[in-house]
Amino acid sequence: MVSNPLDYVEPLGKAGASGFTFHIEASKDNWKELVQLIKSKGMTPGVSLKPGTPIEDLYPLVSFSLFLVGFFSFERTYSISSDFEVCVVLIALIYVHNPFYLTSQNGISKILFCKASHMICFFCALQLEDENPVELVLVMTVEPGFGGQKFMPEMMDKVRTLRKNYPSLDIEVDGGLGPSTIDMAASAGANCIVAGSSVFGASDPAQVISLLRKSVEDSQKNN
Ligand SMILES: O=C(CO)[C@@H](O)[C@H](O)COP(=O)(O)O
Repeated sequence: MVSNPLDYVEPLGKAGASGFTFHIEASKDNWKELVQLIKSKGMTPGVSLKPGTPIEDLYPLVSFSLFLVGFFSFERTYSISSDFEVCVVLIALIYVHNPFYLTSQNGISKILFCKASHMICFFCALQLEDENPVELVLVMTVEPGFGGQKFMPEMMDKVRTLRKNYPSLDIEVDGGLGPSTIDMAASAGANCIVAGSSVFGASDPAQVISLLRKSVEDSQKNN
């Protein structure tokens, strides 16, 4: 974790990095600028959160797919059709998904423009989807700092919630991952695994990596 991620985007981009993950705790005030810069340097942005940080803090940064799924299933189930009904449902779903949009100038203008034929709603949703800033969330399963710490199983609630709400999001876990903990992370929905000690301290690192990979693949098949 670094406290000034903005300073590292340019050098890492120049060095050839394909992705750049920053901590939300260090970027609360400038994450939009950071994401734009990361993208402009050809890297994929990701956001990380420490064990004590609630996942609600990163909702403004993740995909709008929950909103899309929610809106269209509600629309089908309750046969909503009038402009007014569509607007109410749209605003409610946006509020549930991400209250940030209702308080930001940007969000309000989008909702006002969403004057409610289904086509326009769909267009707005696509616009919002366009703003989808990050495609990867890193859930820290230890306090950032050093390798060899104990995996925190209680972080799996965050992984489960994210996976339920964002089926196609890359969810990474980092800290204390190895043969004895991988099944917890994989079954909760993590699909990117960072492992230090368990791999580098093993007599056969390749075997450990295969085992970690297999656990993730098996969980994906079962879900
Ligand atoms: O950087 C960090 C923690 O700050 C992690 O990436 C750990 O280094 C992972 O190591 P293990 O927990 O797998 O040993």
